[in-house]
Amino acid sequence: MTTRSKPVQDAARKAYDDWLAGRHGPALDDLAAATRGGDLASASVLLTLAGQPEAPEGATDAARKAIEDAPAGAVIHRHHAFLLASGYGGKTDIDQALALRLGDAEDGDMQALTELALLALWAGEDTIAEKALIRAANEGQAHAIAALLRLGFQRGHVPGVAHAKAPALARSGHPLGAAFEATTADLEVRELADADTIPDLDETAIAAISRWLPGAPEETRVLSEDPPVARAPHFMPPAICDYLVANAAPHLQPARILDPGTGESREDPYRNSLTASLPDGVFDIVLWAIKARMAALAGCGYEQGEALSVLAYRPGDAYKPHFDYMTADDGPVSADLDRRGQRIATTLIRLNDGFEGGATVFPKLDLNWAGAPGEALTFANVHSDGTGDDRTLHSGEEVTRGLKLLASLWLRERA
Ligand SMILES: O=C(O)CCC(=O)C(=O)O
Ligand SMILES: [Fe+2]
Repeated sequence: MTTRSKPVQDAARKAYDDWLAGRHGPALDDLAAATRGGDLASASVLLTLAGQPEAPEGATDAARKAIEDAPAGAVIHRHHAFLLASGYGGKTDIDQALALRLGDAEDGDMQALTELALLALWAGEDTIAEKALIRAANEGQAHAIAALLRLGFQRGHVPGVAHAKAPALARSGHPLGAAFEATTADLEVRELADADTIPDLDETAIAAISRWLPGAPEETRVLSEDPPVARAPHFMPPAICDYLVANAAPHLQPARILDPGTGESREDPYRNSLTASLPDGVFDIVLWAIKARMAALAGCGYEQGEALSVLAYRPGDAYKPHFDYMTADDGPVSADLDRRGQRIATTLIRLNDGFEGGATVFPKLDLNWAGAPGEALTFANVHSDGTGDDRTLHSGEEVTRGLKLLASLWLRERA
């Protein structure tokens, strides 16, 4: 294995070095060739880089074609379904994305089954979702075990497979595994009632997910009319919050800013949380659905979103009062503003509980948002004429105990 995978890793690394040295076209060509040759590391880097503003025209189309030509396999199909759902490098086709993953699930791909089960859960197909999660958990799928445990904590009982596999989840390196294992012992074991009569996750369930996905109207509560601020109390099931956290965890690093004085990137005293910005190369249909629905809640399309971020605040961490709209600098920020327009809106999702402090506070609006796990907050950052609205000043208050996890999406005027 190691002798075969080493040159493959090297291909992605060499192309990335080329990219950093400004050789964008050749880097993408090499990554596309390696992707067609079946190199999975290159496929992921290709999708991430081809979507960057520095990439030459047509880069995303070329990247999508390379994925389509790559030898079929679990990882390539995971990417491919994301490309279809999001419209990356071509047309959006959500039904084709779902059908691709259903085919994979039927071929025994438990990651694909788990993705569909999580979407079914979100769409309200609870029992079909749970039955599918049990099947995937039986095969050892870590996200499925985690989702069953989360559902179990919510209602006080879990199916036997989730109880039995909680220690294995902790050992697998799943970021929530240790915490889950510690609290699982107290849960009653109860099997899914009448499992035989519950349909398998099939075309019918896929059709239900498809009807729901484009952005069913959310139940929202208006917190401020002008500027518009609203919360959506049951925006996302906690099991999907966990899935986002687990996928973001390997990408967490100290938040950085571009220093306006020196032009260099440095850690930021205004924002000492850890941040994971999810690159296109790690996306699947569940992560796509999270970002698409966060955008929809703000009245925007998926393509208006910047990178979907997960912020992790440890005790002492805070995000000091700031505006999310951007200020021109005659440098890189101005160039970005010319390209995509202003940051018109923000959507946040509370991803966990068990911490103290950490409220999102709008001092000029006398608003203080804590929210339960899965609750979203969305607000406009600009006036109706498109200029920055100073009343949207807000902060993430200091966390005094535990860990605060938050999803954050900034939305632009255009793709
Ligand atoms: O952490 C918070 O509560 C605020 C986060 C925030 O302001 C942002 O992501 O723009
Ligand atoms: Fe903010």
